[in-house]
Amino acid sequence: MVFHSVYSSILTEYDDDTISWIVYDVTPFLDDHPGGDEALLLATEKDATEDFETVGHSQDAKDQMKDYYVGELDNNTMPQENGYNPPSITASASKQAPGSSSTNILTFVMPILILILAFALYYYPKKQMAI
Ligand code: HEM
Repeated sequence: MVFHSVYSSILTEYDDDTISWIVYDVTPFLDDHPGGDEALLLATEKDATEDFETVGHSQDAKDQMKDYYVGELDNNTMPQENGYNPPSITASASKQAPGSSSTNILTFVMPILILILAFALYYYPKKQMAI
């Protein structure tokens, strides 16, 4: 049995894989839950089965769940989480644009040229004055 939950609702999964989630709204039970409201709230909006099972709830507790039963959700209708898919590089996009390699060289060479020019302009007039 797997718990899942939405806000103060808790969903449990049927053991058989075909059906998906049983939804429980535990909101009215928050104040009365022997384990405290915090335990319930921490079990919402996630798969809470393990939380529920770990406590080792009694059969009474399991029977009590039907009082909070809301309905069922079909897994197939649940939105799927999609991981990030980086855009694939198409053959045309992977081709270098014309002139792009010379642009790369310029990016590297230009600062050096500017530096050499700056030194030249700084030292050349001094050299002239010394003569
Ligand atoms: C509709 C769902 C739930 C129902 C009806 C329910 C019911 C109960 C009941 C009747 C008890 C008293 C002990 C017993 O009879 O087993 C209990 C205890 C407890 N429950 Fe829940 N519970 C629910 C969900 C949860 C969840 C999701 C958690 C998450 C951890 C949780 C944590 C606890 C804890 C910590 C205790 C105290 C155990 C102890 O002190 O021995 N319960 N619950």
